[in-house]
Amino acid sequence: MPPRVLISDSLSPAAAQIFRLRGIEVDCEPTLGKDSDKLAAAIGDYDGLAIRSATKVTADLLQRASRLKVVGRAGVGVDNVDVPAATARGVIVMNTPFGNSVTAAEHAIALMFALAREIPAADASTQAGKWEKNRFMGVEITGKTLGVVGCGNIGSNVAERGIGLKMRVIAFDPYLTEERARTLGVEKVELDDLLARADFITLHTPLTAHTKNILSAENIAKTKKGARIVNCARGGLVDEEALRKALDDGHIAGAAFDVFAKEPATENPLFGHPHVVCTPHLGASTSEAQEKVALQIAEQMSDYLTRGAIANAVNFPSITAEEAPRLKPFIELAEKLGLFAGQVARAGVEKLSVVYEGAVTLEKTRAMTAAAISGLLRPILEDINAVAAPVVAKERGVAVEEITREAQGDYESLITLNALTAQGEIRVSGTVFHDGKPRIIRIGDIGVDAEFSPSMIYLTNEDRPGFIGRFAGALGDAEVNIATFALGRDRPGGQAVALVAIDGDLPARALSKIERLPGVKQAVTLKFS
Ligand SMILES: NC(=O)c1ccc[n+]([C@@H]2O[C@H](COP(=O)([O-])OP(=O)(O)OC[C@H]3O[C@@H](n4cnc5c(N)ncnc54)[C@H](O)[C@@H]3O)[C@@H](O)[C@H]2O)c1
Ligand SMILES: O=C(O)CC[C@@H](O)C(=O)O
Repeated sequence: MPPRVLISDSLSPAAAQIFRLRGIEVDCEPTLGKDSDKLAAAIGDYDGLAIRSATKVTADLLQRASRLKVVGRAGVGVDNVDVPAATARGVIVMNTPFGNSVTAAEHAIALMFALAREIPAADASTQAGKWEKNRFMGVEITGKTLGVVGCGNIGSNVAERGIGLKMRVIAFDPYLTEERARTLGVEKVELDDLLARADFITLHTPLTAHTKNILSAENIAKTKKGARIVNCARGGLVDEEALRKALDDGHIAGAAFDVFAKEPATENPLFGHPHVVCTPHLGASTSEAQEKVALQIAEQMSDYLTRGAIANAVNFPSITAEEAPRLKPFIELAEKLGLFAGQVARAGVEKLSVVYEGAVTLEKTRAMTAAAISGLLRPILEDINAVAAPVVAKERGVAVEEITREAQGDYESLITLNALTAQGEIRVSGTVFHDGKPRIIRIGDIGVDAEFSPSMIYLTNEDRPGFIGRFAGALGDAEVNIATFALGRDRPGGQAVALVAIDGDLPARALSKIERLPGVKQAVTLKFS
């Protein structure tokens, strides 16, 4: 059955076209995102959900989304998606971080000009038949200081345009390196310095716990008298009540807002002030940007749904379409080693170390570690997948560490899992041969060579003559057919392990009979499907 995608917001038709070209069934319901009940009733039929900002992907919605694998946001901000809830359910959330950056930067610049020359008010007055030439006295922006708060994709586009307009550009962004600042031609400053010096302040950060009300009453009071403020990033970055007061007092000369603390903004403290310019969240609204983000999100979602490639996910490492086939067998290996450890463990795992050796260290080890954790937890949490696994492990107090080192043995690539439990350590290693099939090659210190089969028995026993005959007899009595048999031991007469692939399931009675065979220390049935 081909994957199915729902487009629940108004996206360029380019998106649906791409989905269809990529063999994906697509339903376009551009207003469904605004009706949470109808959306909740429909979402169970879809593998992918493509949205803009009207659809709210809440934990409740996700609970109804039993098939959902990916939410694609045609835009930057994913604040309308409950990302932790999506992650906990194993749903990838991806966005298009660059598709609308130029368009949003142009809107910020347009708002700055609108403020500097009072264009909206002058337009309204002129079209009302008044010729109020003396009412509107603007300011030049040339030679003025532009303070950019948040110098990422959009902020740096704004900075470059500000420099092009002969402004002096200063930027506050704790993550902006001095080198990047130099390349851009901006001066990196602290926030207080920016507030004190900027004639125009333009905000370009996401809304986070650190940036909420970054322009608080206190910080607005630190701005230069006569400063003008542009917010084309997110509502909530500015204390709107405090800004209104500063506008009324004349401390702030003007404000241009595209985004508001509450959207849709039908009323707002800033509305009605003569020096306020507002647009209804139009920062990304150009035909070019909408075409780009729709194309990009449809490509990214299709790549994930059809090839397992992950780009621009906010809750999982990226895996390119080229990497995906190379990584796939190692992800499968890591997951199966995790499944082995999870099924063999007799007590809860407290710590998992995943050790990568050789060529595999050059691949996306985080994705493999996530798969290993998901395998480890699957015996107790059936539905878990690699997206949710790292978070679930953290919640359950399982410490996870990842170690990479050069190849130390005969294998080009080796993955070893050490799972520490209150009852000891389970150590298992595996590799992928050129046939692309993952296999176990060591358990503890004992070498074996076994492919994974859907149904297996893992035995640890004393290496004694006659044991294998008795074991095979027990299986024969239960009418269980052996498919393959892999043996290993530390020394003659020492500790031995066996990994036995069988056809079908091992009845419980046969397992207890095997457990009672002389010399058996542990017998565990394993599932690897
Ligand atoms: N109005 C619109 O329609 C529209 C369109 C596109 C994007 N946006 C919004 O614009 C904002 C910026 O988008 P972007 O693509 O440039 O994102 P980005 O991730 O490329 O850049 C954000 C920058 O903010 C910086 N930052 C983070 N925390 C900070 C802090 N506490 N103080 C200062 N800087 C901080 C980051 O280091 C980063 O450089 C986002 O909120 C996005 O949702 C709005
Ligand atoms: O989709 C939109 O119109 C707004 C998008 C914008 O807020 C974003 O974060 O990309």
